[in-house]
Amino acid sequence: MNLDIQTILVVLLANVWATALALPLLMGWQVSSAARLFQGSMVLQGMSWAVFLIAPKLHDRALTSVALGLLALSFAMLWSALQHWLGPRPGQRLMWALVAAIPAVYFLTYPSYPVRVGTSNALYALQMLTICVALAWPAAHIGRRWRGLVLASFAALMVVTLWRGVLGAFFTDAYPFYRATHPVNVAAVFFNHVALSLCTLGLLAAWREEAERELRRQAQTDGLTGLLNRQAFLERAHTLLAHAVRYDEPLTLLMLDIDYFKRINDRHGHAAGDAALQTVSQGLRACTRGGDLVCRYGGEEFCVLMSRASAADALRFDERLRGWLVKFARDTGSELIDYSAGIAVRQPDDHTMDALLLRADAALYQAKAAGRGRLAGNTDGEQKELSFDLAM
Ligand SMILES: Nc1nc2c(ncn2[C@@H]2O[C@H](COP(=O)(O)OP(=O)(O)OP(=O)(O)O)[C@@H](O)[C@H]2O)c(=O)[nH]1
Repeated sequence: MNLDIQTILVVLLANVWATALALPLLMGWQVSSAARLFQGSMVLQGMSWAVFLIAPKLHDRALTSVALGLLALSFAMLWSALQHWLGPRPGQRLMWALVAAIPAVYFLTYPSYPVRVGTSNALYALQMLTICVALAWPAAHIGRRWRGLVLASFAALMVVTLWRGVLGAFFTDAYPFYRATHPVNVAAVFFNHVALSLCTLGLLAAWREEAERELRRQAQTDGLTGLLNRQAFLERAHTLLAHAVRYDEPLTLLMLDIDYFKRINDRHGHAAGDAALQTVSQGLRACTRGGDLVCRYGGEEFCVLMSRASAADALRFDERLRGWLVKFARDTGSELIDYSAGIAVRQPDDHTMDALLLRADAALYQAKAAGRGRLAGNTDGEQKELSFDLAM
């Protein structure tokens, strides 16, 4: 194949820059950290190819070292984007050490062609391997397809890069220069073009998947407190109830409502009211066990559904939460937030959440009517003022 490598490199440069500029236009400026790292890595790659092309005409040793450093940094940014999308990946120190080592080693070994070509390509291949490992490392239910696409691109690039390094280090006569029309150079620019397109497609899919996850999260949570919203709570609560019925396990619902909340708003403003809601949700998070469902049911009302929990467990939870709020008020010097609560324990004929919610709501009303700042509930289907025996 008679290909003019210089021309293909210029086309690659145009392609990288077109992609780097198109990404923010397409994705917008308000994007997640991962998406921003992905966009940044493309810009760095464009800068690196531009410096590569002008290096021989100016100061080859220094400028090529800079170009190599920029490319290594662009790979490290891409790797960081993967961390954001997929969770912690192995090789963080290695990745950043390579960003420093690649240009430094190239600059220092510049006088020896076999050493500089061999080492720099070997170190790049190591960077690409780290990216491949990051993509292959388990990440539950996250984009198998786009990960496969990007992994295949980087694996191909890694093979070509290693091939180049081995030729440069051990078969120097057979490998003149990265701009020479040599099969390994043709393969390198070919794979760079293909990898650029496939990686861009793959990483756009990663970004879209992230946006979908975020939308799902927003649809399920309350914006102010970060707790589940009522709808998401009810959906999950039905599953917990069905499980409790199936295995005949205890299940207890606690509904709580902040006392005199309107007064907080009226006296200290809406922002203070919002802060009180956030404090209560913080306390709820701190005092519940893993597996319990906590939600902002509406306004200043919250629900906690405790699986495998009896009325006595709910009572202990209520004590923990009240203690937490007292400590919070003491530590921060703020006004104590008090609440009333009603509980309902699952009865054998409770097959939907409606019955439990009705009973917890009635008990909450009872607690308010009895003077607030207390817990009320029923354990046997009959409404009565709560006087739990902790030993039951
Ligand atoms: N700051 C703030 N206030 C809210 C929010 N949602 C509801 N509210 C206010 O909460 C107040 C609830 O008032 P009430 O239902 O009278 O309840 P309360 O003052 O706690 O009285 P009791 O429940 O009887 O003790 C209303 O003033 C609502 O405007 C919110 O997200 N933020």
